[in-house]
Amino acid sequence: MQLEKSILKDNETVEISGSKSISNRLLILNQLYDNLIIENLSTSQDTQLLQSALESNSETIDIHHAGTAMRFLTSYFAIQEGKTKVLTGSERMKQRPIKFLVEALRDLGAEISYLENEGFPPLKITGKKLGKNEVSIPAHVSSQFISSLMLIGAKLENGLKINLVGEITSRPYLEMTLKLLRTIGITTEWNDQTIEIYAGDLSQKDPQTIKIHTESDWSSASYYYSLAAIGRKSINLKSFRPYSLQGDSVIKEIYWKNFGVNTISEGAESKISLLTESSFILPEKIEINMNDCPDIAQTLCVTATALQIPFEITGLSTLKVKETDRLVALKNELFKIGCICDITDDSIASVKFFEANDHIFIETYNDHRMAMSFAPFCLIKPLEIKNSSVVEKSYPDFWKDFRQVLQ
Ligand SMILES: O=C(O)C1=C[C@@H](OP(=O)(O)O)[C@@H](O)[C@H](O)C1
Ligand SMILES: C=C(OP(=O)(O)O)C(=O)O
Repeated sequence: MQLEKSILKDNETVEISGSKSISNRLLILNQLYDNLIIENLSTSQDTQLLQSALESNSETIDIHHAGTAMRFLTSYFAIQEGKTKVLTGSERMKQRPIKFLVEALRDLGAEISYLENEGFPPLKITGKKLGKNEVSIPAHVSSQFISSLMLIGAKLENGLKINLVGEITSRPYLEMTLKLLRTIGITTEWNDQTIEIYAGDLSQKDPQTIKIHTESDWSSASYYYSLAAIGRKSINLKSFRPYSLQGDSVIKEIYWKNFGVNTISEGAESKISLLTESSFILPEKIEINMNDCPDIAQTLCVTATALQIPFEITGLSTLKVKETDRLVALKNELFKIGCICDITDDSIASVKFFEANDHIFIETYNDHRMAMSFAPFCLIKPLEIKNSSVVEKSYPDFWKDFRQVLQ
């Protein structure tokens, strides 16, 4: 995708589809309880893959590179009594960890085996009734493991008590799961390092259907915050609410504090306006821990580089095991747009900015967020984005919407 050097239009409106994370949770819950009408479902490929997987009768399910789908289906299939499934994915998925989830499910009585490498997909899962109701799981590798257990918890005979061991990563995603469970009528408790999901077969107890309007995707919205911050103009986004279940809605605070992008909510249409303060004085340095919102770290790195604000982002240990090693990918590609960075196992910091050359060619490493986070740099210089269709994973309409806000 060739992006000319562009100017941001002022006050253009974009509508992004429903949150991928919320949609994927709701699809699993609806499959378990059959009591939901889901509105504004995400159009992401990950959500479509999960939906097809849930509808499929095939023994082998290929989930490609959809991490939440892989992790959520592992628990879901583990409790489908009498059914055997092979759950596989892309080459990258076969390198993304799943061991702690498999071990937790096995502790509960599940029958799961590895078909290639120990600790990684593909998995062979033979659905069974899980007899136990308490399990411990390390919480620092992926919150998706824990959400996966939480989603099936109320279906176990005696519910599920999950003891979280060690540091908890991506915490807001656990809060999202908890809140959605409560919305559909499941009783939950979270005290310190213990999450309890109480048993309850809602489909028998309360057959009433619940209509849920999925709020739009805040991780996708982050690219418009970046555009507004770099282009110093306003953008409107539809279908967002001031109080969100998504941890990535913290982008509002991050971009207000560091870039003067003010988010104004207009209740009636669930519209938000990103108004950029022209008199805002940019900070001398950005220091932030993004353990709660790892998916918007790439967005922030590119905005800060475009505005040449030194940055130091910590709390990023999970970036190594996402669609690519995002820390390495960021270091390589930020260099091309004029930023030398230092990375560690869980952080990235700018060391020096310099004038990038005029032929910028961004590699995307099969990572949708590499493509989308670097795109706003076209407000500074023209750039070419390799394999631009990777955006489909979370935001298939990205290029159409992105071009709409550019002159
Ligand atoms: O539960 C979810 O919907 C997600 C949790 C996060 O993953 P980790 O918990 O692995 O960091 C996030 O990065 C991912 O995009 C979506
Ligand atoms: C990490 C992501 O997704 P997943 O883990 O679900 O593949 C993401 O969307 O940035």
